[in-house]
Amino acid sequence: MLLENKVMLITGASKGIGRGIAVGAAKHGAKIGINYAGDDAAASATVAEIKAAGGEAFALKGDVSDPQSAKDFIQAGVDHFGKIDSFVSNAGICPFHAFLDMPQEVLERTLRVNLHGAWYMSQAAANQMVKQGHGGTLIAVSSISALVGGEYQTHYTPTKAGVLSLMQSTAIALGKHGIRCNALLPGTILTDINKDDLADDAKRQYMESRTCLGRLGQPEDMAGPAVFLASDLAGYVTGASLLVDGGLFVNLQ
Ligand SMILES: NC(=O)C1=CN([C@@H]2O[C@H](COP(=O)(O)OP(=O)(O)OC[C@H]3O[C@@H](n4cnc5c(N)ncnc54)[C@H](OP(=O)(O)O)[C@@H]3O)[C@@H](O)[C@H]2O)C=CC1
Ligand SMILES: C[C@H](O)[C@@H]1OC(=O)[C@H](O)[C@@H]1O
Repeated sequence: MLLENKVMLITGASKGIGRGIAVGAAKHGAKIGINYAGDDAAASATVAEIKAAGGEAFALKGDVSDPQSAKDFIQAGVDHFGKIDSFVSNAGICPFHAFLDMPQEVLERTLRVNLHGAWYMSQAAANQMVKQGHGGTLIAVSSISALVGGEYQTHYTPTKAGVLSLMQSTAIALGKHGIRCNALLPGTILTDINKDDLADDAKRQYMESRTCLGRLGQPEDMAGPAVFLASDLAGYVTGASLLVDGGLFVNLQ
């Protein structure tokens, strides 16, 4: 149990990677708070799964692009559990679209949710941790897409590079408060965000073949790396990024 007596809040955890991290961290003893945008049933199911396994959890709906949501989520964490030890900024969208005719609203919504949302949430969590006075950890779910591009992701990949950069700069700003800040860089993980894109069998098989391990990731694959970064095992790890991609990035030929 690496996270006993720790409180972890996670954005975008009704499903997908956020849910995988929430359930995995709860198995390691963390008390969990989840944020989500609109899928009440999925959020309730995540909370129920954690409680059924003997853990503690709550869910709060809120749009991460609204700065007030960050304040509300942090306050809810304090109200439920009295403190926050670890904050995972995970919520994100990736509406695949071509570059040349990108609607302005698709671009701006992607920036607001993925980058502004991570920024507001990380700042609110950090302020709470500084107030508590015993350090903490910020983790941002960036992406392999912070390092490489995507033809239909010209609005998305800059947000993932931005989130990686956010963790590097907050590591500097918050080290003096004992707050460690790190980024997780998933490769391709099978979730709703890419269900339509990977419905194309040829594309899915191609993406699988690009990994060294011969398979795409599952949300559960993200739990161990997140638990490690949140735990005292990673006590000297800050400003770092951890690729969790089954060897996709290194596999040039
Ligand atoms: N899947 C992949 O291959 C990869 C994903 N990532 C990143 O991982 C993160 C999670 O993605 P993934 O699990 O795949 O996606 P999913 O679509 O499976 O889950 C997205 C989650 O984010 C929530 N969400 C979406 N918009 C908002 C918002 N405005 N405010 C609050 N919550 C919101 C959703 O809530 P609700 O259910 O209520 O809609 C849901 O809980 C994203 O940041 C993504 O960029 C990075 C690399 C690879
Ligand atoms: C949504 C995509 O399948 C996924 O998102 C990322 O960040 C990865 O790079 C994949 O492209």
